[in-house]
Amino acid sequence: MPREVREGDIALARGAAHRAFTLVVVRDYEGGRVLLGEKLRGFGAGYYNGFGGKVERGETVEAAAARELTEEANVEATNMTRRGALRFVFDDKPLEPWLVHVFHCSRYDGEIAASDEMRPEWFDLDDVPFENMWADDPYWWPLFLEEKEFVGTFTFTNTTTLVDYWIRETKDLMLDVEAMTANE
Ligand SMILES: Nc1ncnc2c1[nH]c(=O)n2[C@H]1C[C@H](O)[C@@H](COP(=O)(O)OP(=O)(O)OP(=O)(O)O)O1
Repeated sequence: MPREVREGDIALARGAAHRAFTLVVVRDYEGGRVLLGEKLRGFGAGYYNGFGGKVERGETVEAAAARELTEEANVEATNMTRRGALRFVFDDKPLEPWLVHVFHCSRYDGEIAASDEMRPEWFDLDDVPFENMWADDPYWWPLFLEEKEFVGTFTFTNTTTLVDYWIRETKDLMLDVEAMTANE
C-alpha cells in the first residue's frame, strides 16, 4: 500500500532537473465518458492512459500537448486547459524526476483513430480501468473529474511500484509549477 506523506517529504536527487511531459485526457460531457488509450509500445506499454509524451526542445508545453494528442489519437484539440502537474520520482530508471503537465480537452476536430503507439477507447466515468493504469492515477483522477486543479508528487520503485505520494488541489497551478521547478 503506498504511503501518503507530507508535501516536501519526498527528496529529489540534488541538482536533477525535471524532464517535461504532457498528458491529455479527453472528456465527453454529453456521453459521460473519457477517452483513454492503451499504450502499445515504450514506457508504460500495456497501461491505459491519456495521450501525451515528451516536450521537445524549443516547444511550449501547450504545443507539445496538442501535438501528442494528434500524433497518438489523430484529433486536433479545439479547447484544452491545463489542469494539473504531477511529479514522478524514480529510484531506478529514469533517474531524473518527471514533471507531467495534465490537460483536459472536451472539443476536438477530426476522427479518433489508433496510432502505432496508442489504441484509443472510450470508458464510462464509473468504469475507468484503474487496474490497468499507472498506480498514481486513482489519487488524482477524482480531482480531475471534479474539475479541480491539482499538484502532487509520486515516488516509484522498480519503475512501476508506487511507494509514497502527496497530492492536493491548488488554487494557482502555475505558481505551484514554478515552485516545483524553482531550482532548475
Ligand atoms: N505514472 C504515470 N501516471 C500517469 N501518466 C504517466 C505516468 N508515467 C508516464 O510516463 N505517464 C505519461 C506521461 C506521458 O503522457 C506518457 C509517457 O510518454 P512517452 O510515451 O514515453 O513519450 P513519447 O514522447 O510519446 O515517447 P516516444 O514517442 O519517444 O516513444 O505517459
